[in-house]
Amino acid sequence: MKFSILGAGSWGTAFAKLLVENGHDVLLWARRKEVARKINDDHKSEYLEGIELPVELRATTDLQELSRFSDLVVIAVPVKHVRKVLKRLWPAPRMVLNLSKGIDESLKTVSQIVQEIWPDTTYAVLSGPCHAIEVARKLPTAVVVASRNLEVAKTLQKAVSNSYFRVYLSHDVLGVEVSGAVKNVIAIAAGVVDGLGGWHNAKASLITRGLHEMARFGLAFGAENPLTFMGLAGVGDLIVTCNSPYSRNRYVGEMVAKGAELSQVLEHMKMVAEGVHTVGPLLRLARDLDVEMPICEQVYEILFKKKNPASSIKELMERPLKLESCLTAFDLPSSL
Ligand SMILES: NC(=O)C1=CN([C@@H]2O[C@H](COP(=O)(O)OP(=O)(O)OC[C@H]3O[C@@H](n4cnc5c(N)ncnc54)[C@H](O)[C@@H]3O)[C@@H](O)[C@H]2O)C=CC1
Ligand SMILES: O=C(CO)COP(=O)(O)O
Repeated sequence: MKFSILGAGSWGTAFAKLLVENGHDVLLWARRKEVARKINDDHKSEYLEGIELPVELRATTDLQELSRFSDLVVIAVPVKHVRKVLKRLWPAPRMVLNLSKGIDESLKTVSQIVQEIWPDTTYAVLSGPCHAIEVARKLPTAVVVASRNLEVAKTLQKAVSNSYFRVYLSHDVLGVEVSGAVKNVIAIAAGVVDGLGGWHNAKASLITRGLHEMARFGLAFGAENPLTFMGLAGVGDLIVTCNSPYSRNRYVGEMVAKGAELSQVLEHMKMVAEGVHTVGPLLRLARDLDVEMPICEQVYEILFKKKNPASSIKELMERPLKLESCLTAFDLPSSL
């Protein structure tokens, strides 16, 4: 198969490498000339240290060349730039496979942005615990591909899977997208706990209660299946992002809790921390849908209102006591 990949950051490049290793023809779009040159001439990327890229992998900075190359477009740019980049692509591709995780300022996930711009394009999303550097090192990884069109999802599953990358199928596009968006915000909260002192009990509780927030929001937003949140895109990605040393979202939380200014942390990071951009739109949606997201609220306060992180943890601990029930369908009667 032929794949046109938008975004030569860490994940777009690692995914391109995997596809070439699986025998596909791949063209990668980089925003910066130097990034494309390094891929084409040196077979290296500044985003994937120590990784040798396949000589067959080619990069371009020309979006029209990318459009002509294949009608199957992979999205791997930060979500806040997706709409603007897609609007520069012509003609509309036949199929999109999205790798990006977040909600943009128009309060939309990537499937909703694609649907708005290209209503006739078939959409699939790939998500799960998949730090780019580990995939580039060919370390065992399992993810899920979701599409409303299961035949398309099956074709992609076959094309992308290999001995170190195992792909499961799902029909629940919004459930998978919400999982990826919310886990980045919860990972910032987990980083805050790391920055305050690495409290293990607190972090496990945040991850678990964060999963509840993800599921509550996701079902109100239109996810099809509560079990999506118990899968690779949900709890799987939450575990890796909240705990791994590679997570940029976790890192932002840790630095801010240690007293750094958010603007300075972001300035010194070469890569994107999507949770920072998702938390505002996510909370606006949650308010519209009347869904409580206390952990995400505290992340917003810490990042954008300079709230003391220790006060945030205290406030979460002092919320009214209640049942642990998670999803409306499984709630006990309110009399209990
Ligand atoms: N890196 C990872 O391990 C994983 C990343 N993702 C998701 O993939 C998406 C892309 O992230 P990364 O590859 O990590 O990015 P990155 O942070 O490694 O690189 C930044 C990318 O964004 C592009 N970019 C920056 N400003 C832009 C603009 N104004 N217009 C267009 N493109 C611009 C850069 O050219 C580069 O391709 C994100 O949504 C992320 O959450 C998903 C799974 C794993
Ligand atoms: O989505 C990811 C791993 O699955 C990457 O997480 P970070 O963006 O926090 O590094």
